[in-house]
Amino acid sequence: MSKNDLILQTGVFLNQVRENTDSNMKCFLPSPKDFPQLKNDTFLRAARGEETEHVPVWCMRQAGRYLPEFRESRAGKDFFETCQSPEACCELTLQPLRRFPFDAAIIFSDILVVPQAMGMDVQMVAGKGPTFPEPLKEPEDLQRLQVKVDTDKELGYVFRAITLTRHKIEGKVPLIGFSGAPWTLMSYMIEGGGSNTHSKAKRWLYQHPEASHMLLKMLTDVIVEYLLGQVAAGAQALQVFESHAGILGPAEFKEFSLPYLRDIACRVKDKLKEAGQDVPMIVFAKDAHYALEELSQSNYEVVGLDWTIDPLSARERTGGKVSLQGNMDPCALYAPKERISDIVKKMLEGFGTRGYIANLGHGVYPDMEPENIGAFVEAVHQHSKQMIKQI
Ligand SMILES: Cc1c2[nH]c(c1CCC(=O)O)Cc1[nH]c(c(CCC(=O)O)c1C)Cc1[nH]c(c(CCC(=O)O)c1C)Cc1[nH]c(c(CCC(=O)O)c1C)C2
Repeated sequence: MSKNDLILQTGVFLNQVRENTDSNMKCFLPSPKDFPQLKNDTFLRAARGEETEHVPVWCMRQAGRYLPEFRESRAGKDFFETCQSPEACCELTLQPLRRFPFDAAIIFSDILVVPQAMGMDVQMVAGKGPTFPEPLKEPEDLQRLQVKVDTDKELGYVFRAITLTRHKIEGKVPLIGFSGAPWTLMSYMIEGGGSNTHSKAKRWLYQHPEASHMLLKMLTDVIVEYLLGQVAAGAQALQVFESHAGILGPAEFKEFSLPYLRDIACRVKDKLKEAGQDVPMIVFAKDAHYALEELSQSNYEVVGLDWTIDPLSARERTGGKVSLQGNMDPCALYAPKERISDIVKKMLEGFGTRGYIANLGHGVYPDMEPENIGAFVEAVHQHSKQMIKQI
């Protein structure tokens, strides 16, 4: 063997050692204790309706394709493999914080990891979005699902991502954990992906109400364990996404969504109370303005709002029972910066500065200018500081 061959082989060997060490990295990941002290708790105080020096702000999908560094990190990598890497999730969660003074971070993951944990195959297809090759078609298909999910085993990668990120965030801002709500997850599991009408999933509600409740209950049980696992791992707040609330009417929402949203909050809170923990919970039921009163009495500290609700009437209808989060139309981020500032000012005047967390009414879109997200954050901070000083 020549000297060059030997050097080459040694190099290959060392790379293999490094790769093996990386794949065993979870052994070296930090544990969920001794977290750095929280320096900015504005978001948590606002969630609890306490006084703050400025209105806290974060954006749904703040870690996303609108950031060139996000596109670079994700390039060529499978979406769900990325979700399964604590290091990758941590990096993607921290990216927006390096650019903007957000008051909270949300762990990079996806709501569809829960159906995966229950035994369903979900793939992220480029240009199409999440796809279930074998969606649920008839009630008998429920037998394919895992009823009792060991969340530590099936979703431990999310918990490890949360623990790592909570350490790496260095107490800058709180870290939000999340889950999809039962109805939204059920609709994906039956539709097999995104849909305009959600008619396949809604057919179940009208043709198979009992099986629908059975599935919603199964999902609720997993979600409760999953959210508790996220808190044990280091999540400091929790958001439940009922993104498909708007395709239900008020009666169907009351029967197939609201009871499960309530059950999740009650069971998570009861368990946390036993452990002496108090973690604010946010419910975001998109387009469910018809259910605002009920949502404000469903045991969540914060109700997230989409942009179809007027801030002042949202305050009136929720009667000061909860903090509110939202709700600038994401498309307002296409406006020039001065206009964004004016829109933010009006929004703050409508909501008031107490018990309020500024956010968009839904996620940031991939074609939005990072600079305009910066302008949104700055406008919230600047205007709210002035308003609070004048009180
Ligand atoms: C950035 C991203 C995510 N998911 C998807 C993407 C884009 C794809 C990519 O980057 O490759 C695919 C991805 N995942 C999903 C979709 C929507 C598909 C559809 O119904 O059309 C897409 C494109 C499903 C999903 N996934 C999520 C929801 C609820 C929020 C909402 O209403 O948008 C939903 C509905 C939650 C979610 N998803 C994600 C986060 C964490 C990042 C952050 O918010 O900063 C969160 C909280 C991350």
